Formats: sequence, C-alpha cells, structure tokens
Amino acid sequence: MPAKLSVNLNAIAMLRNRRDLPWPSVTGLGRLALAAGAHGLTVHPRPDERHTRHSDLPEIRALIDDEFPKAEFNIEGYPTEDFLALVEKHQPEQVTLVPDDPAQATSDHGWNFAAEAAFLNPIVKRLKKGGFRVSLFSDPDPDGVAAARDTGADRIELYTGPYGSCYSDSAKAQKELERLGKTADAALAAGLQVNAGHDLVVNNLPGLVKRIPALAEVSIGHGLTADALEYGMAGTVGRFLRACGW
Ligand SMILES: CC(=O)[C@@H](O)[C@H](O)COP(=O)(O)O
Ligand SMILES: NCC(=O)COP(=O)(O)O
Repeated sequence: MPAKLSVNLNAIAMLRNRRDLPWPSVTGLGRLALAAGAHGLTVHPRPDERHTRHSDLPEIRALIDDEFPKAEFNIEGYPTEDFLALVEKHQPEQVTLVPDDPAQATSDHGWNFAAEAAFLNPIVKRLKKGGFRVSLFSDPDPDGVAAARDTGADRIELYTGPYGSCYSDSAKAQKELERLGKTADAALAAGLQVNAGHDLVVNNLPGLVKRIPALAEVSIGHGLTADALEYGMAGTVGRFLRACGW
C-alpha cells in the first residue's frame, strides 16, 4: 500500500492568524482535504499558538469523528506537560514528538535518541499507556535507530528537510535520499514503522516513496498549502496522492 497522506494545517492556520477573523478556515480546509482523499490531518500547536491554536483542536477532532471516522488525527510537538495534556484531551490517533525549541521558526532536526533516552522513555510509556501511536521525529541517521526503538515508540518520522531543500541539485538530493533510505531500512529491520515529513512536494515525493516502499505516512503542510493556492485544495490533494502512488 502506498504511503498515507496526512495534511498539515499549520500553514493555513498561520495565514488565518494574520487577522482576527475566522478565515481561511482551518477546519474547513481540513474538511476539503479529507473529502479529496487525504488520510489524515496533522497539526503542530506551538506554545505561542502562532500556527494552529489550541482552540482548533476540538474542531478538528469533531470533524474527523463526525464526518471522516476512518481518517487519523496526528498531533506533533515538543512534549511539555502542557503539550501532553493537550494530547490527552483531544485524543489523536498518533502523537509525533519533535525536539523543537519554542523559539525555532520550524522543526529542523530529530531527537538524539541515545542522549535523550531518560527524558523520552517515560513520556513514550505514558502515551502508549494512553492508547496513542507514538512517532519520534528522527534525523536520517541509521545509527540512531536502535536507541529510537528502545524508547518503546511505534514509529519514527524521518526529517526530510535536507532532502526537500535540494530541489535544484539532483546529485545532492540523491545523496540525501540514500541517507533517508538507509535509515528507513534500519528502522524497519528494528521493527519500527516509518513516517516522513518536512518540505515534501509533488516533485520530490515519487523518489522518496520509490526508495522507501514501506513508508507508512507522509505529513505535508508548507508545500501542499503553496500548491493549494494555485490548484485549489481538492486538486492539490489529488496531485499529492498520485505522487505517493495512489
Ligand atoms: C515536525 C515537522 O517537521 C514540522 O514540519 C512541522 O510540524 C511543520 O510545521 P510548521 O509548518 O509549523 O513549521
Ligand atoms: N511532520 C511534517 C509536517 O507535518 C509538515 O511539514 P511541512 O510540509 O510543512 O514542511
């Protein structure tokens, strides 16, 4: 089965937040994405709420429960106590833990699994006990995979930013792709499932899904939202699904 597509709504929320007005509607665009065949919705609520706001979460949860019960809700973020409480309140199908500093413009690296094991292990345990699938944001580094598995997480999410930024240099992209591929091979061999995300677009998805045919899910926001301005949300979701191999 091709990789599932989870549409990240953060970029739409950031556009909405330019004004104190309810449009573009985060939930409304999420509805269009799911109606067009996306498999899930992702949000990355940061402490300053500059993207998705905490108040968006119950609406997205209700959208999925009431209209798209087969879709998944994925909440990403740095696991502070506030973040964990948010997750426990809104019950996403998947929680993706990201080592973001609140001041960071966007996520730009994965966990150092060995160094941060003592911090991550009890958090993963708590989330698993709560019934959540847990995914950990991961650099493309095959050597980090064993420690990722030892946290008890279900999946890693490969940070594809360096691959996505090679759009004008195909030799460099090939090198980044191979690092991602080797990390995925190691993770799958260790019993972890593999997601991927950051700066994925229609042009770089086919290479990624070809190198990692077992990829479980891609979460895509920035590039997909940029395309939605040009092609509309429904047409864009169709283009990204075809790029995934559906
Ligand atoms: C975890 C991750 O890669 C992120 O890409 C992130 O969730 C994107 O969100 P922003 O667009 O808000 O940076
Ligand atoms: N987990 C990555 C994600 O949700 C979206 O990242 P981007 O497509 O906005 O770079």
